[in-house]
Amino acid sequence: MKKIKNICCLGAGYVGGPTMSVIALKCPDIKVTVVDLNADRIDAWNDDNLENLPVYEPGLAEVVEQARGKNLFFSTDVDGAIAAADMIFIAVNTPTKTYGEGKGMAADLKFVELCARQIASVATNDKIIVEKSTLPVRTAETLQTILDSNGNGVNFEVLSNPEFLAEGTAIEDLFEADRVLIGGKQTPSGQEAIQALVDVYAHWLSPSQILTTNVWSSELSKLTANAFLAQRISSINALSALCEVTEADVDEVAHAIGTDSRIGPKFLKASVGFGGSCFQKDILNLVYLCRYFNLPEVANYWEQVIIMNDHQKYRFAKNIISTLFNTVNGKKIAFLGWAFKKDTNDTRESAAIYVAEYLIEDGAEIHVYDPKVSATKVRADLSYLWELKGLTEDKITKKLAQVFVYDDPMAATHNSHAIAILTEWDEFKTYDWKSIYENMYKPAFVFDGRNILDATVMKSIGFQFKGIGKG
Ligand SMILES: NC(=O)c1ccc[n+]([C@@H]2O[C@H](COP(=O)([O-])OP(=O)(O)OC[C@H]3O[C@@H](n4cnc5c(N)ncnc54)[C@H](O)[C@@H]3O)[C@@H](O)[C@H]2O)c1
Ligand SMILES: O=c1ccn([C@@H]2O[C@H](COP(=O)(O)OP(=O)(O)O[C@H]3O[C@H](CO)[C@@H](O)[C@H](O)[C@H]3O)[C@@H](O)[C@H]2O)c(=O)[nH]1
Repeated sequence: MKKIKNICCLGAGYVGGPTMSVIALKCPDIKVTVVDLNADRIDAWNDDNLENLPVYEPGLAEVVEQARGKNLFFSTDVDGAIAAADMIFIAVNTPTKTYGEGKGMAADLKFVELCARQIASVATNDKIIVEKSTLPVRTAETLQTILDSNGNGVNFEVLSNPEFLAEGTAIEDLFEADRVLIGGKQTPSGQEAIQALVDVYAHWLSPSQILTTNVWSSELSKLTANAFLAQRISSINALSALCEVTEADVDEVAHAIGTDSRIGPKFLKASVGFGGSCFQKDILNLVYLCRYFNLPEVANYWEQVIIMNDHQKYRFAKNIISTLFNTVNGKKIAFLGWAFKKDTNDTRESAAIYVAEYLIEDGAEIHVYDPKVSATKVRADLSYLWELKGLTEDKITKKLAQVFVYDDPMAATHNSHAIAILTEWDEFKTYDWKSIYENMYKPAFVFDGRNILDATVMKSIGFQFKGIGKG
């Protein structure tokens, strides 16, 4: 049985970085090299000051500190790392296509394909290739075809090993995974490759936490897991709208249904809408696949999860405008939070971006504070959205003049007409809301897009307070 001694990971992002750091920590007998084309990112992973790591995750800096330089390395030498490895993880980005066939729906596999081509051209000995990126079902077939065209007699075994970590809890999720999933070919060499990867995870997980399946089930399970999780959020968010007009309380409803053990309590938190780099992208990809395989009813069913999520973001923004006497033109709206959830610096597809865009369109000034997101990032997020919509550089610059970013929440909220809570950062609950109230225009509005503040307390201070799904 092959024993893995040298692992390489292509992609040092939110998945490659934390996942490989944990593998290195838990498997001191394996050398792990994480490579990336982005030299700045690699420099940041190698920074002596652990506060400068490119990914913020609770517990990550401690893991990197223990393993880096011992058996964990970050490098831009992609060819060297590929050549030396017996097992190669592909953890590169697979965003929604922004061009051509499948634009706006299909996963863009160009980065994955480039990895396969590079591995094929560099490899001189047999290797196990592990799909860590989230991929459409049957991608392993494409990878195998590209790899096998290498023509120099190297044998490649392709495994699917999707990642289920959530940002903000990545280290916890990796240390104590509900399960890891490994899909491989049902051939002797396929089974041997599966076992080699099982042995890596067995350094710290029990056999009952390691599931093995065929490749296609593994690839499809990843998209399915995200579709089910996102569907729960869209379901409770859909009902939050009904709660608001019937005086039911969405948190009470969620608790009442979540105590049914068949439903369960998790992922029933009504919000301004889900964000993050995965849910929307993966469901769009699923919808695209269903249409591709001529299953329109199935495609339409899952697409509704996205439609409802877009509606929730829009509904939140529209509610701010209508409550502020039908216009936010020239008004200062403070945003507490820009990240797509707490405990991460990631802003991809954050609801904040879309709510801001809608309010800016109505003439609002947006004053943002997020404990982990920089001004550059906030501006880049909005610019990227407007570029995709085809706005000219001039127009973008004009709109960006309506955006202000602070590193102090008091400054962001000072003299504002309304505060919108976009991310559920714990620190927001500890603020001196009385003095924030005193420094705002009256009536002072708070729109709690995460239902983290106590409505009774906020109203007793004097705020006009609106939560999600509250009558
Ligand atoms: N972010 C998450 O929480 C999460 C969780 C589970 C699965 N996933 C999936 O994992 C994959 C990676 O996601 P991410 O969030 O880490 O993306 P990311 O954008 O943070 O990182 C991807 C990295 O790959 C690098 N890269 C691209 N092409 C490369 C190449 N040819 N060689 C070397 N490096 C290359 C990029 O420069 C980038 O740094 C995606 O498919 C995503 O759907 C993400
Ligand atoms: O009850 C809930 C739970 C989550 N959210 C929002 O949903 C989004 C996604 O949250 P979460 O799933 O916790 O974070 P991600 O990092 O996007 O993780 C998801 O996407 C990853 C990438 O595929 C998967 O690996 C994870 O298993 C899956 O949870 C965030 O905006 C959350 O605020 C809610 O609004 N209500």
